[in-house]
Amino acid sequence: MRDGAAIQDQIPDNHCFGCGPQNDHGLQIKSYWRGENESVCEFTPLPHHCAGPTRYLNGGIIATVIDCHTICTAIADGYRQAGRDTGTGNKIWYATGKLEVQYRAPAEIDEPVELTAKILERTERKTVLSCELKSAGRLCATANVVAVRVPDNW
Ligand SMILES: CCCCCCCCCCCCCCCC(=O)SCCNC(=O)CCNC(=O)[C@H](O)C(C)(C)COP(=O)(O)OP(=O)(O)OC[C@H]1O[C@@H](n2cnc3c(N)ncnc32)[C@H](O)[C@@H]1OP(=O)(O)O
Repeated sequence: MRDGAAIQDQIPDNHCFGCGPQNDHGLQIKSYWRGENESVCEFTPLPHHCAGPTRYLNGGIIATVIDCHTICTAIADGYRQAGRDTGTGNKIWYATGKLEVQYRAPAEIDEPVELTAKILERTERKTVLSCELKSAGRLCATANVVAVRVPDNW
């Protein structure tokens, strides 16, 4: 179950490698709200996203999709807290201050990965999130992320 349009499709001018619709060479992940403080994302790896063994997903790609899913969630939450639809009015932008990933099991290259992010804490300046990544129903990575609000000129 997921709510509404993809968060990334509502954020303007995003060229990010992991989540920017404007980046033709990027991963172009899509995140969706699921309720008040939770969001979900499904990403299907391509064969060249592999680790050394071709059957497993590269750890940097795992970190990237977690990074982008959680930061886009923080951005959308920033708009929600401001009482605005995502992408409307003055831009709200967060950058990754901290990304701590624990790799618990390998993720299969030929299976979609499912991410669930939860907002744990928010202040004016930062949002703290946790994230789980599963492949074929198995928990493969968990992460803690600090998203820091940055100005337009960051
Ligand atoms: C506007 C135009 C947009 C157009 C386009 C839109 C695109 C929209 C989609 C983008 C989606 C991108 C998704 C991928 C996101 C990236 O990949 S961003 C790139 C990777 N990240 C970086 O390069 C960040 C580099 N670091 C920095 O710029 C600065 O250190 C930071 C992170 C902005 C923090 O700045 P700062 O001045 O140190 O912040 P500061 O006021 O000291 O701290 C604020 C709060 O954050 C906490 N904090 C800061 N750093 C940390 C840390 N490392 N660990 C823990 N807590 C921390 C502080 O403790 C503080 O907490 P409180 O004391 O308030 O409780």
